[in-house]
Amino acid sequence: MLKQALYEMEADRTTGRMAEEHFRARAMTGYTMFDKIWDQHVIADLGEGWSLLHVDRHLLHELTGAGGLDAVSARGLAVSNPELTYATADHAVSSAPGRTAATFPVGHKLWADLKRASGDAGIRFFDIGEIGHGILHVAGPELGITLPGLTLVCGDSHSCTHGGLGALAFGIGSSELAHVLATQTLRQRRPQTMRVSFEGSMASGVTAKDMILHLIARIGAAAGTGYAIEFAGSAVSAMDVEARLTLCNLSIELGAKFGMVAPDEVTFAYLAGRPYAPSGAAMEEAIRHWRTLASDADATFDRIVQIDMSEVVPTITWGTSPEHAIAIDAVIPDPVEAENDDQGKAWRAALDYMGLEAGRTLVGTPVDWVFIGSCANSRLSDLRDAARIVGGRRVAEHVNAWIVPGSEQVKREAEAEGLDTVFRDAGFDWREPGCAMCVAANGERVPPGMRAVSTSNRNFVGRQGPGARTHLASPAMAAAAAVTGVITDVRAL
Ligand SMILES: CC(C)[C@H](C(=O)O)[C@@H](O)C(=O)O
Ligand code: SF4
Repeated sequence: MLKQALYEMEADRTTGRMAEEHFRARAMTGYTMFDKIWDQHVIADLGEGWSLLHVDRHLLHELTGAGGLDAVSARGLAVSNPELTYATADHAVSSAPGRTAATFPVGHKLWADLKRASGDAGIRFFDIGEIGHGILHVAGPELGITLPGLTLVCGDSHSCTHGGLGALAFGIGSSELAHVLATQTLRQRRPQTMRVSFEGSMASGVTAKDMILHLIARIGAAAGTGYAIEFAGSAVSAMDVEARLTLCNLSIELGAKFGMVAPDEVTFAYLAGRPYAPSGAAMEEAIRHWRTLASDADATFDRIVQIDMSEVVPTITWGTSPEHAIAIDAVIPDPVEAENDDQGKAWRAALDYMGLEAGRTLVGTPVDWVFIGSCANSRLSDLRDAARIVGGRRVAEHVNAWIVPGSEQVKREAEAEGLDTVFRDAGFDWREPGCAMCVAANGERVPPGMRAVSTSNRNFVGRQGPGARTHLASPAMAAAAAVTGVITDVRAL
């Protein structure tokens, strides 16, 4: 015990020293975007790399929101800034059309508790069926609650998604959540910085999802631990905001709490007219500030990764970690070729769980389920990508295929374009917004032993239900699997 405690103290000191050295090195060069935003939010320097930060936006969901609010009132405290906090129910709401309290009572209770606790605290709660309801990481950006240069936290690891708009956004735990509610501040340790540049243009069939899966496979699911990642390069500049949100969404699958893209004209155009974004003169002033946030040309990063876009093709996972990703036409790796024993063991276990053999491609593997949804890929552009593949085709006889729009707004916009008809005519289920089968917290599961192609971000053992076998891919690849009934190279359609 003592040894462990001493070890942790030493580790703390080392990281503190590293942070200080980093700070000194940085002082002599330009600033990264991350450092600029961080520094603008420091209320107090707590030493050894720790700071007390101001929190500009706080999002609550029903798994932990009511608990946090109740913890604050139990201590006789009030919510410090209810006007900076927004709540909705996403994880445990049923996605069944015509859902009622009886569809999933456990989720209904969580929804009711959060609604009550938010109301008591004066926090805006976006209720089911109104604009603003949906997966928090879809709704926040689309409402303009998420803005460049702000700190945003949420009791959810995929909060890094919001970095796609240039926010310093990250997931927090339950005790941190209560601290933020009570004080609107948070104690954090400054991470190191990493720049990942994607240079070149996207080849046919390639999306942001393929790029991030490719990156995770290339540098490993732990490579981002302790880092804030800035995604840059010509391929990222050329992306629309929704693709940038997808890219940043999977930062946590690299171990990085933060993923960001510098705000630019594309960002400003996206935000214009959003209900919670500034307007008029305030917007002009905000844009002037946002233009100063990009990393300086001479900024130094602790790690730099370059990806040449010519190496990125449609990508899919074969195993039980997002790093188990391969090019759609590559063969499943053989555990005997693993870098070390641990990796070999992990690969063997993954192949066993997934019911796959090394040495062949995934193409042609029969699938049972297709799930298009989640905060990784459930925005309008994702549904359009999928609809382009689906149009005029039918879902294979043996496949259950679901579309779960990320938010009420996405759902309404998709319906206005007739995308729901494209999907329904093909045999898809057109569902109500929420996390749904991404994490199965609402009881919607891929049955044991069944194989799913999913546009979500995690393929862990049991993630989509006990025994469920998940292949992560882009919406177009998922749509291709739905209509062919097998894992398919989308470029062949
Ligand atoms: C359940 C929730 C808190 C969790 C998270 O933190 O990410 C979930 O959203 C996930 O994707 O695994
Ligand atoms: S959609 Fe999935 S990954 Fe995103 S917040 Fe919900 S459960 Fe987590």
